[in-house]
Amino acid sequence: MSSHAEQVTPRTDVSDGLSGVMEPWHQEALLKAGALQNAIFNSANFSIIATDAKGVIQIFNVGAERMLGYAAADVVNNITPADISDPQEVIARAEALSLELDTPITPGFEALVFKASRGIEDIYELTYIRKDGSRFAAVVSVTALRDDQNEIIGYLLVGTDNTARKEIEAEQQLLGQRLRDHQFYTRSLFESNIDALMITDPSGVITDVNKQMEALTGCTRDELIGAPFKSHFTDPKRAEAGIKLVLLKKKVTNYELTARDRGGKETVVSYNAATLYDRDRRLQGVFAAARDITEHKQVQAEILNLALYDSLTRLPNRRLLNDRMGQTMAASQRSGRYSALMFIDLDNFKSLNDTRGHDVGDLLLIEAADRLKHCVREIDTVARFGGDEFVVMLSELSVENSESTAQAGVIAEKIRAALDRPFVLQGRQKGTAENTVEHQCTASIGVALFSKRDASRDDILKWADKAMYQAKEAGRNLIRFYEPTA
Ligand SMILES: Nc1nc2c(ncn2[C@@H]2O[C@H](COP(=O)(O)OP(=O)(O)OP(=O)(O)O)[C@@H](O)[C@H]2O)c(=O)[nH]1
Repeated sequence: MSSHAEQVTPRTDVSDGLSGVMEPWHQEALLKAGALQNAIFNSANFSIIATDAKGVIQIFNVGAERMLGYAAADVVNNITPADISDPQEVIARAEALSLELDTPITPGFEALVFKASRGIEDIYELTYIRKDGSRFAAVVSVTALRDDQNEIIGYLLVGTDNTARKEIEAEQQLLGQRLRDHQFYTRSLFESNIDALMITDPSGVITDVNKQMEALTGCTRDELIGAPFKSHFTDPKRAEAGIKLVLLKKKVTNYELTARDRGGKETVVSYNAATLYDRDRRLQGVFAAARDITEHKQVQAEILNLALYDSLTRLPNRRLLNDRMGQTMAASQRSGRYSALMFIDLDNFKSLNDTRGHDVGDLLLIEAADRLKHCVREIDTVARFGGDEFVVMLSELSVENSESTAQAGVIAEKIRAALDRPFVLQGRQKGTAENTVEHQCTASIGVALFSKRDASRDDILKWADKAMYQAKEAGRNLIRFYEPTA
């Protein structure tokens, strides 16, 4: 070719080399373009695979060689991109596209380029299989290559290695799963707890509950969350004070409250609670666990009842009397008022037991206790001392001895008269039918006045006992006052 001819017929095909006849700027531009094309085709960062219209690989760049482990010579004019793709994915893609586009698509190369062949932009994820059989995730962008008449002459598949992104995704998925597992575990712990659990914000508004808390209040989780904690208890002020105490002390144990469910059923609960913080140690609220102690309370009350009350008459026993005497003596000390202790022993009670039986005797003791209670004020104490002996303690009499003696005398006489009335008892002796027994019973009463700390409890009981014996000796059904000088 002459240099002249080259000058008049400049060529644009970079692959044919540059003509020495071009303008220098034009030559430079073409060189630049050629260098760029080479750089693209030799880039190791993405694979460029160009095929003919049937899918047979025509161009396989350096990136494709590096990513897939094949040399261009291995694949060019030899295989299609479907041969280096995961066959299962190719089948799945063909099925999905067939459904989506409502046309049968062959699970081969067609599945990889069908959309592009219809002019639809197509970027998808695909697993490529390397020459050594190992696999990697790729994102593939497909373009149909057309000639001047717009006829498809091939396809361009540009792929980037998606492994790193996939790994991050897998890691995120694992973290997400771990988080869900942890949340499930925490929830299980919360729900499987035998206590009614609750979390409130610092103002006492419920933010979470477990099933036991729903059962305790008779309200659903949705009803409880957002509601003030205090409104589910018989004493809302005490409930509110409980939350404040936790916030103040960070931890509160055995705080008793009575929950009331929406049906009105009450349950005595004991709360253990502590303040709750987030990861930055910012106060979130209060975590509280309530245990039903209704039964425990009942047992406690029964034990206390057995320990302090007489099982037959339900009157305070000697121990409780002793306690009350201590309180009355302390009150006397403060007020300067007298109190009185009466020792009451039924007269000839043994004969009733012997003639009518022990059960009838019991009935009389119960009735006698009832009559005694009706003779005194609320603040006074009627106790059973044992057998047929009762003790009545009158509190807060006068500050004057004589007036107190008169007041005690009036009550003692009231008691004597009350017990002097005939007892009508519905009795049943062993092996016999129920029968009504009428019994005339009297009592001997000894009275001792006391005030300040001039004597011990035992002393006072002895004084009253002594006076009672004087009444017995004097003929029974009588009242005698203890005379300190006597
Ligand atoms: N039914 C019944 N009898 C009891 C009970 N505890 C004690 N007794 C009986 O009460 C009687 C008490 O008798 P005493 O106070 O000693 O004698 P008494 O017949 O009342 O005669 P005086 O006290 O001297 O007037 C005894 O027979 C005891 O067995 C009880 O819980 N029930």
